[in-house]
Amino acid sequence: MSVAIYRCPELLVAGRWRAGRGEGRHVVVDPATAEPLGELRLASRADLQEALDCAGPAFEAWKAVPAHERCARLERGVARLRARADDIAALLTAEQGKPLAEARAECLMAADLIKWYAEEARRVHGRVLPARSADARMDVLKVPAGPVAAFSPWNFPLVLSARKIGGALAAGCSIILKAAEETPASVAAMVACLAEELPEGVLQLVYGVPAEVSTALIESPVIRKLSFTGSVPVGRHLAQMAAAQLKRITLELGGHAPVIVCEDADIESTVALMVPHKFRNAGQACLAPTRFFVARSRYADFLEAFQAAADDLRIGPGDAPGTQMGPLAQARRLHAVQDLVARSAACGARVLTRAGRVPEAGYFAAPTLLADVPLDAPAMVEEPFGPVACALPFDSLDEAIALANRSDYGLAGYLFTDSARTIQAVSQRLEVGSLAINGIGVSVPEAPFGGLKASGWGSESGIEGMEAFLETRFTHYSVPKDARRQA
Ligand SMILES: NC(=O)C1=CN([C@@H]2O[C@H](COP(=O)(O)OP(=O)(O)OC[C@H]3O[C@@H](n4cnc5c(N)ncnc54)[C@H](O)[C@@H]3O)[C@@H](O)[C@H]2O)C=CC1
Ligand SMILES: O=Cc1ccc(S(=O)(=O)O)cc1
Repeated sequence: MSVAIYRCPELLVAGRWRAGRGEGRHVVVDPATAEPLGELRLASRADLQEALDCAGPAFEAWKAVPAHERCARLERGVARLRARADDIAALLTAEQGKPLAEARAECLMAADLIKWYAEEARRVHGRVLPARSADARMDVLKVPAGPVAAFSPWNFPLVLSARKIGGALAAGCSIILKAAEETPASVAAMVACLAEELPEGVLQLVYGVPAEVSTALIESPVIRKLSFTGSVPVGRHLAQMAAAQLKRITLELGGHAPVIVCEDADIESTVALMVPHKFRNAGQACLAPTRFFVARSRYADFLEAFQAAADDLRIGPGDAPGTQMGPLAQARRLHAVQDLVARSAACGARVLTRAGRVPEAGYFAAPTLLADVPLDAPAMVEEPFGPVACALPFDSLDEAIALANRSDYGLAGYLFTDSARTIQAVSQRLEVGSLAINGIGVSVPEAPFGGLKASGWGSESGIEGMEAFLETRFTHYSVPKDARRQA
């Protein structure tokens, strides 16, 4: 994208778009060229305090808006988001690097997520329990949790922000979102679509020094609920801060998804599904299929087909026609991926990749398959968060399941087989929050998405995702004697 049409956004605080007043600036870079796109002015402590001062009254006002009206307002915002999908996709590609078609699909997925939450707002309900006496009433109510602080990352800035914004607003909460400084303009454009329909301060957007922002928001008594998507170390740190404040936190911390390819799987169609899914967003996805465990009799065929399909991918700038895989989002990701491959090769992994095929400028890495990867090699243990897949053969289903579960992560998993017995065994024993069988559908708006083990706490999307922004309240109502007499 031309630098001329990219503009770093301002913060949205107390209903006004204005530049951050902090001293810090973040230089936003085009990952396809490594050239700067603009300078983002970061929030000061006073900016954050202003957002916090507004979030409490905004919450009181928003929770009083009937659910049908909340739904209607969100749906109007979603319509605007859909109408602006092309413009927002261009911003996303410029600052994040993913191909335009993926950026547009992400924008529409974000719209779908918010639309689903908006509809769900009308279905939040409590229950009436049988009272223990005739003159009493016992109600269980679902009430919005309060002002939310949410932190979203740079890999899927729209989708991963939409999960938090949609759930919070539909539940009746106000929200202060700190989105990633690396990808600020696409999220600001989405927020602008929604904020037009909302009372002042219900949805606020800040950018800042991440640790300063999270400390200020988490420690403020105004904030009642937290939600974070990002790395395990940062998630652990925020969880500790949340615990000190006794605040609820939802954490989505990534994965290292296993793929079990059984003897009866069709290798051609498995590879046709897995290669685009693996290399979507240059592999920078928490649900990316990464550790391929393949029945030994099919292993050689699998390696050959996977490598051929990966080598065929057209790599280039996200806005170039026909690009199928863009650059990594930052220089630090490129270095991390190169380092992971080198360390894994040093441990004995075979590196299968077509060298010398990526553009020289920018943060491009070639799609890489690591074969025969030793179990203690770094790529088997660490989330690559890049275009790197590992493969290893297995001899029995028990072995495949044990290999798959040999990870601290437990987010998404994939299985390819036609056997009902295998499907049942893997469904019961694979330690993942989301399992796709003969497909890739681990994340849809109406289903919960969340991880086991180090992959996080709680779920986003689905009714479980909505629940995360609600509190449960019990009311035991004894009808006063006077009122009983009047009745
Ligand atoms: N689950 C997911 O979708 C994501 C997972 N990751 C994981 O993190 C790894 C490293 O990515 P980096 O961006 O270099 O990691 P990082 O750990 O520095 O940052 C991850 C995210 O957390 C935010 N962050 C950092 N410190 C924070 C703080 N004190 N308070 C609030 N937010 C804070 C950052 O702005 C970023 O969006 C990736 O390789 C991947 O494994 C990263 C982004 C998204
Ligand atoms: O990185 C996490 C992630 C990425 C993409 C999606 S979705 O497929 O667009 O829903 C979900 C989670």
